[in-house]
Amino acid sequence: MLKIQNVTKRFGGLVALKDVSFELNEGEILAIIGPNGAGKTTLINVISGFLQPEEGSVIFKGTDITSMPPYEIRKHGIARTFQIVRSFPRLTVFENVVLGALYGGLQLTEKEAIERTYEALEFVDFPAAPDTVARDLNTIQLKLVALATALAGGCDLLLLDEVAAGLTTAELTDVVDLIHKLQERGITIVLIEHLMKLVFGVANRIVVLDFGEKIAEGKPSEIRKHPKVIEAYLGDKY
Ligand SMILES: Nc1ncnc2c1ncn2[C@@H]1O[C@H](COP(=O)(O)OP(=O)(O)OP(=O)(O)O)[C@@H](O)[C@H]1O
Repeated sequence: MLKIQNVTKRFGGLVALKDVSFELNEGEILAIIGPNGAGKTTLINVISGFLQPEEGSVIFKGTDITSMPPYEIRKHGIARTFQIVRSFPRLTVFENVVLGALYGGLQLTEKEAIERTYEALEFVDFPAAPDTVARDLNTIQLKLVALATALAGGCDLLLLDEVAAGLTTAELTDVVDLIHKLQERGITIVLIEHLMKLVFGVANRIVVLDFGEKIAEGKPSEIRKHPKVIEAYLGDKY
């Protein structure tokens, strides 16, 4: 579904991604892990068009999306969430999500956008009234709005940047259930995560970055015992 081919991204003299290649299969959950500064968010930014790589290409369903702007990539069915959750703080939950529906990957009429908004809020089991103003939401509610926004606009590939950060243990359980529910709905997921409990609980495959380089790729059971990954990131506690 997605092919990352020899991607290199530099910030001045710093090589944030160095010749990174891997493939993503339709329907799977792929986790990208690695130490702070390894290049995980940079990779998500490259896939979603927020950054252009100096070398290499990103192919989505056979189309080269490398030089496309984010809004065009969104229209191809790739949605993302951010490490620091963003919303329009003065708009209501409903208004935030309906904007996602109207400007996502589908050409929706107003009526369809409204229907998809309610359906997406129901899917994520949004716990507050849709007319709640976004600035009054807590962390988990903001994350659910971001997920509903992605869903309402239609997405085949969802990129989740540290979705677990700032959540309580109970909220985390709900998010894990939701990630499984998204997969059952047919959505392919790439997640960046530091919380290994979540990674090993949901990922079908894992790519490991260290100083911008891919040092390992494989099933969770393989990654757990991979010597390079243990040395660079996991230590001996997993
Ligand atoms: N816009 C930028 N300008 C300059 N350097 C940047 C920029 N964005 C990222 N970097 C640098 O690139 C490297 C990779 O950063 P990135 O945010 O992708 O890492 P990460 O693996 O997501 O880290 P974390 O787990 O801490 O979020 C880091 O050294 C970072 O300081």
